[in-house]
Amino acid sequence: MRRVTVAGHRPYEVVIGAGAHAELALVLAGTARAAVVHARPLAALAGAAVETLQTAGVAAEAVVVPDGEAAKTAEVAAGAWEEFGRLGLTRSDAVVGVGGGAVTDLAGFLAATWVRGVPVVHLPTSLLGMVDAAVGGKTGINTGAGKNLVGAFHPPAAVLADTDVLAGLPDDEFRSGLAEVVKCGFIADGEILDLLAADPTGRRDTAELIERSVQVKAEAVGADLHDTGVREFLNYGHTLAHAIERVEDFGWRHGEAVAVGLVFAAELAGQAGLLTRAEVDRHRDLVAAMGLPTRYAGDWERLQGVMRVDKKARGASLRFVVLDGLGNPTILTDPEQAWLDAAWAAVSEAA
Ligand SMILES: NC(=O)c1ccc[n+]([C@@H]2O[C@H](COP(=O)([O-])OP(=O)(O)OC[C@H]3O[C@@H](n4cnc5c(N)ncnc54)[C@H](O)[C@@H]3O)[C@@H](O)[C@H]2O)c1
Ligand SMILES: O=C(O)C(=O)C[C@@H](O)[C@H](O)[C@H](O)COP(=O)(O)O
Ligand SMILES: [Zn+2]
Repeated sequence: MRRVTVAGHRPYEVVIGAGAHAELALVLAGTARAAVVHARPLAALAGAAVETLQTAGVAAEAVVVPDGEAAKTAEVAAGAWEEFGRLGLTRSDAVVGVGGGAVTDLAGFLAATWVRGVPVVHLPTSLLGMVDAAVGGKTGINTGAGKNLVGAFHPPAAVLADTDVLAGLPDDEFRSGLAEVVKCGFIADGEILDLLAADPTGRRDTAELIERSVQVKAEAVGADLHDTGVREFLNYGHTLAHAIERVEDFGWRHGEAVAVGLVFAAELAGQAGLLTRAEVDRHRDLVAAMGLPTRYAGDWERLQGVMRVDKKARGASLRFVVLDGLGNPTILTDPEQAWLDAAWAAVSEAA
């Protein structure tokens, strides 16, 4: 089993490997009650978690929520809070999130808000959840104005990333997770880029790619849980990505939107003279080789408006994470309009 520790007020482990779910009973030993939040497609896995906990003496019950991005709404959260009340969940109890990033984002938010905070353990079932969403304590739901605009920082007590579960994950969802993996490669770990260049499917080195990505995330989160410094670099590619997701009514996969956002951010850095043409092309070529989108056609005026409600925005300023050379992220505030337009042209033409 591979283990990465995330530092902080209450440090926790991300356990990565085949059979990692077996550690659930150990992690929640002594807990009286647990609400296992999941969506229908992961019912069998969630059922197994409930059974494991019950066998260990924890009164566990499933709480079913909608699948995917439809889970991340105020209405769904309100319904789950009612369920928690019915179960009599108290501060010494726990929430378990079983599913992709959308369900663990919601489960984390429920745990952060119920009685002002109960522990949460995540069992991520998608690649994206394992490398990113379940780690780091960002929880939240969407609003009409944009992505993840309501939420709380609520680090999990543990994350069990069982790689056996990935066998059931559809290929396009696996690829979506690879976008966050390659993001980690560009901002901090060149070995990830080499591994993906050697096998753009990510299937040969999956466990190593997960461990390396979690390590990149753990370092940023351990130093800056509340997203006021180095953690912002994990948002590489996300300013445009979140706007695409909003404009597409959350119908695009997160990782696919991030893939386009990475190429856009690289083009922007190229315009600013921070990346060479070869480095910009390396972004596009690798993202394309992985089978992820590098282009997006849309309403540029509308996207720019939505980008202004990004959480990195400050007042009227637009802020982007860009690279000043591979592996060296920085913040670019209010880039010249001509640079933005040129970067947009590069991702939108012939889309
Ligand atoms: N909190 C964070 O730090 C953070 C980081 C990155 C992304 N996110 C969020 O994560 C979400 C995206 O997560 P995602 O890519 O996992 O998408 P998702 O949660 O929407 O899951 C995608 C689909 O895959 C299915 N699925 C998941 N695991 C499966 C499995 N093992 N077998 C079969 N089907 C499976 C789900 O049921 C769903 O239909 C977005 O909402 C994004 O904003 C959060
Ligand atoms: O954990 C972080 O910090 C990230 O930025 C990771 C992102 O991949 C993730 O999509 C996150 O949810 C985005 O955060 P947000 O604050 O921009 O909503
Ligand atoms: Zn992301």
